[in-house]
Amino acid sequence: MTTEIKICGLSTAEAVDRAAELNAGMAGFIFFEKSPRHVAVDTAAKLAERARARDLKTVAVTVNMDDAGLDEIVKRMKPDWLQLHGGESPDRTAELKARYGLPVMKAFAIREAADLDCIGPYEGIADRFLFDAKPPKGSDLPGGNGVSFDWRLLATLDGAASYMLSGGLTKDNVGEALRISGATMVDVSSGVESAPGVKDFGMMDAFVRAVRDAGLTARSGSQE
Ligand SMILES: O=C(O)c1ccccc1N[C@@H]1O[C@H](COP(=O)(O)O)[C@@H](O)[C@H]1O
Repeated sequence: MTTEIKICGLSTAEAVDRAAELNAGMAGFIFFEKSPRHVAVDTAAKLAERARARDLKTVAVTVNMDDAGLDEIVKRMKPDWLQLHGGESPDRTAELKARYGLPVMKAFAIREAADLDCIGPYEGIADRFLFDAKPPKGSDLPGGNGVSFDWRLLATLDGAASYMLSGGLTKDNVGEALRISGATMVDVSSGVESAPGVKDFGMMDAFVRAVRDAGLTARSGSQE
């Protein structure tokens, strides 16, 4: 099985093209003004059209956004997925799924085992979970902080949960993260950047190669 990869925080046509050439699978666009990756809706609409034409699924990443903001994003960008990266409740998540008819990925900040208990009320509502690390003290960002958590915590999930692993992933640690967690989908943002908000194509290439290599190792390992 090929590990699904989401490259998040894309903001240029060239980065979208590179993600597509690498068969990343998913492209994420950030709507959070304090983020160095924030894109205006107009820009996101153009980039998403380009991504769709290159067979990438597009993800609108939002944080506790109101209906007016979401209406505009959904109407103009036409994302394939909505990522809710704030404190959206199960009711709000269900309401947004019904309002837009889109699959929803709900993000959770993880530091310890008890943090995983939060997913229970979202089961049957969120189409996918996304596990990120808790932001460091003083950070303005709920995600995109380049911080990882203890991947062993995910090994306790029963396998039924569909989730993406994120938080501080890089070419150097993603193989180990996949092996330890058992994740089948990964999400990267700052780990493929040369400076906040600036995607580095060499780092994107190396990250995707590391994910694919980890898959090959796992498969050859299982035949032994
Ligand atoms: O990337 C951002 O700036 C961002 C802002 C607001 C909400 C989410 C954001 N990014 C998400 O953070 C994780 C992990 O990022 P990183 O690889 O540790 O830098 C990822 O899911 C992004 O979608």
